Amino acid sequence: MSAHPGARDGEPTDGDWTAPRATGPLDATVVLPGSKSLTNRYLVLAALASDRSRLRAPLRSRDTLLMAQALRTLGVGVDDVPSDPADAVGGPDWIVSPPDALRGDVDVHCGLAGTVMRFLPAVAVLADGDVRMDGDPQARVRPMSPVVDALRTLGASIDDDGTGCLPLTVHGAGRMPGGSVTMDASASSQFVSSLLLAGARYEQGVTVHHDGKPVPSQPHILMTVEALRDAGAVVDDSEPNTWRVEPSEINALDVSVEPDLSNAGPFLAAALAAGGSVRVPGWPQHTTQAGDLMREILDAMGADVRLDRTGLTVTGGDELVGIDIDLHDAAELTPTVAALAALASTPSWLRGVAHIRGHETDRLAALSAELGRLGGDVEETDDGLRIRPAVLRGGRFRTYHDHRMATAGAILGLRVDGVTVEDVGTTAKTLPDFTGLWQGMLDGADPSRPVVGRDGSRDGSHDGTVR
Ligand SMILES: O=C(O)C1=C[C@@H](OP(=O)(O)O)[C@@H](O)[C@H](O)C1
Ligand SMILES: C=C(OP(=O)(O)O)C(=O)O
Repeated sequence: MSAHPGARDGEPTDGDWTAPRATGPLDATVVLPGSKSLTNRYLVLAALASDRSRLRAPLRSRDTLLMAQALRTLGVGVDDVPSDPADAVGGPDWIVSPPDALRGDVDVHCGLAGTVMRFLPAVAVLADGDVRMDGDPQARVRPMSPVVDALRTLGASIDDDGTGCLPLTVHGAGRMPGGSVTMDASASSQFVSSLLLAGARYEQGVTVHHDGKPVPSQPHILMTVEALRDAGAVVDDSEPNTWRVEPSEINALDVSVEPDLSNAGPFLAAALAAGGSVRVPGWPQHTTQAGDLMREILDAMGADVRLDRTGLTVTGGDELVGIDIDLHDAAELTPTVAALAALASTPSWLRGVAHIRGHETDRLAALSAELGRLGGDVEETDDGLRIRPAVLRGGRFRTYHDHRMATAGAILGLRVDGVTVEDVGTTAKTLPDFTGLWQGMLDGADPSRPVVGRDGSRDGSHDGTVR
């Protein structure tokens, strides 16, 4: 990593990273740590369970360590124990020991983690006293009010500063009536997941009705429902936009966390950007992770994609073409797909993701600005991006505290000289040692063979239409 202390805004600063160019087609196997979304769901359910749980190969990254620490603050035991060798990817397992009662009069730090700031208020209402929640400065603008208002309707007392965002204080009463609530979850599926995850522990359970524009990232709600069912909860999701969790105990879990498929995205995209093959072992045959959509996306953009019992292999060829896709269900993939689209030889249209303006940063504005800074031809629409072929140049790719902006910059750097990624350490939000894994992937490149589109040029042969 190159450091340039003392530089001004727009100049390289400490934490900048020169994204490595691919020196030839890739030939790499990348072992990805566990899923953020699964790890944080299992942690919450285990904290509310009737007995000790074991999480095998959990993700240890900023978002999940914040969740673990928040739960410890509430009196939950989250302890390392040696893992089975077969599960060793994430280091030791976690044993989660729920307390008799969740502790109040505590402070919880959410960082910039949507899963922590949205899931924990629904747990905190069960604590014996106040739970004060805050996060990074950027977290204070992420939408929260639908979940806060819903919890109030269900019987909770919560103070916020009137903005409907962090910071807030949940006045835990040691119990929660629960019942039925209508909310607008069009800004985040996490609002629904939050209420469902804790709802079995509410006296009347919980019924959530969504009323508003379509709920984004729906696979994440199915992930919540499946995790609840794995823990013995009774969930009815048979009606569109309505979810019911019956009041019940939550059973202890013994679960292996799948690899994070959204974090796999940039590595798989690298095979298409640089040519050659990237394998991700342990890719699940059945999953609720939205990142599984990468298989379809990479295939449509020109890759050969093969899933078998050993994992997923993506092979890039001569072709990297644009894509026309509604990413509403897999919104967190947008930065990865946008980076590939900027390298493609035909135009792309990414749509249906207006709500990602409320992710770690306004991702549509950030992608448009940063791809544009490198010479990309990008048009920001209300709910997406139109990206047309252009010759890219090097420059500083700003990341806005957004891990997926940083990994998008890394993809571009494979094919474009002189791309510097600002604050690459932000990738630790969901992926420890991103730069080490990335370099490891590139070390398998074959320098005797050319990288696809090595000079960063475009063939100019597209007809201007979006596929
Ligand atoms: O519940 C979860 O684990 C997540 C839900 C999604 O949030 P949105 O519904 O806000 O997109 C996703 O983008 C985020 O990365 C993780
Ligand atoms: C949107 C994301 O995160 P969060 O869980 O903080 O919402 C993401 O990881 O892309």
